[in-house]
Amino acid sequence: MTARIIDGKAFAATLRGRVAEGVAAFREETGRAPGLAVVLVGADPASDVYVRWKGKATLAAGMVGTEHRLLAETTQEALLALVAELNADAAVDGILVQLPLPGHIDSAAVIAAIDPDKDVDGFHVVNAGRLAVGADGYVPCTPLGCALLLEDVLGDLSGLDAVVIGRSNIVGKPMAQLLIDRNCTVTIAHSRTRDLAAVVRRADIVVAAVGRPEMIRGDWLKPGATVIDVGINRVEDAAGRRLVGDVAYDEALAVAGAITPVPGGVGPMTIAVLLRNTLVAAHARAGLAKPAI
Ligand SMILES: Nc1nc2c(c(=O)[nH]1)N[C@@H](CN(C=O)c1ccc(C(=O)N[C@@H](CCC(=O)O)C(=O)O)cc1)CN2
Ligand SMILES: [Mg+2]
Repeated sequence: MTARIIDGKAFAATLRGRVAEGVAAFREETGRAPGLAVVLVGADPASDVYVRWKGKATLAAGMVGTEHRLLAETTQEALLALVAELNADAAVDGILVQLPLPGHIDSAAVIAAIDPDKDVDGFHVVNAGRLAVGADGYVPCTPLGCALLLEDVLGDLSGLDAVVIGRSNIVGKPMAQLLIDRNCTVTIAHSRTRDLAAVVRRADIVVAAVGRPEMIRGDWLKPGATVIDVGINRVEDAAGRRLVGDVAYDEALAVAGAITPVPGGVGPMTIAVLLRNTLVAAHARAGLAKPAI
């Protein structure tokens, strides 16, 4: 068996196109474009790339994007002051503070300062709570992107066994919640899980978000399983410098039914969903019905 390769890049392009149509309709209705403010502290090279991609995607969708680039030495107080300014700015519908932040800044305090109704990353505890109780709110972009890919591949997920490997607030926990909401039977595995291979082998759906290069081996998978690889790990070995996921891709290809590649799988969905969340925020702030997107 050779797994179907899930083309996240193409799916994300389609989603960005739908958002652009939604933005055009929003502009027509309100006379203004949705606004997204992106804040980057420091010069981490990967974060710099992601922020540039977000800026480009925002403009391509017809939104207004503003970038706030602060020095790595910026104090928490100064960052909180900027967040307060953006909270109060009527032209800003969505606010995003790129993570990770430098070590001297308390990320939780910064996220807590963002107006939950502008929190298009879905990281604020209010939005985490809304997701936990099934209320309308903003869902973190990466897990929502994974859920959209899973529904595209499998249709109805009801009754399927899913394993999420990783329990972060940003991916693992919200991912599990989204799968529960879709009637999956969900196991959250983590670094203390005993016999992870046996746990993974039971799963129809495997979402790997551990941040360990190629940790999930092909022979751990149930034949035909759908594998969503959230990992983006930069490695250097005999094959040179390359990007690999948390799943041993070549091994998994021979066993899985479908799998996301790295790059070109989950990553592009993160930015497409961010645009979608921003459009939703703009509608809510303008008192309009939620767009069907
Ligand atoms: N405030 C946030 N910070 C971070 C988030 C986030 O959603 N909000 N997620 C990640 C970084 N990220 C977006 O911010 C992101 C990561 C990866 C990709 C992506 O498309 N990756 C490519 C490969 C890119 C490469 O070569 O490095 C892929 O997988 O195809 C997009 C966005 C952490 N911080
Ligand atoms: Mg910190």
